[in-house]
Amino acid sequence: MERLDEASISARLAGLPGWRREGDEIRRTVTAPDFRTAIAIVNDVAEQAEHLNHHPDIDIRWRELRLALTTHDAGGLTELDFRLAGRIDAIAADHGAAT
Ligand SMILES: C[C@H](O)[C@H](O)[C@H]1CNC2=NC(N)=NC(=O)C2=N1
Repeated sequence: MERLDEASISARLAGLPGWRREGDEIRRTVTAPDFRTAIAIVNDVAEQAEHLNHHPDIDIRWRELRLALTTHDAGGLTELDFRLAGRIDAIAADHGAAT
């Protein structure tokens, strides 16, 4: 998996309004209705991460999840980060979470 160039990163970010760029990462905060739901989201994200063999950093703060994606193997952002970001958005929406 190759690093994306700046134009590709910008184009993909434009399609993911909940996510922001921080250096070599993209980040999103997900606010779940409650703690149990936050953990259910983490479990669903874990399933997708295993499918893609691509794993987010997740910081759990009560019902708020801070997720960060990058591809260490490539030294930057790749298509996989954006694919996983899209799946995380779908999971969060399924669980009634807010940005
Ligand atoms: C060997 C295995 O493919 C790598 O360790 C994978 C696993 N999951 C990963 N996840 C993420 N987010 N970045 C990586 O570079 C990465 N590398």
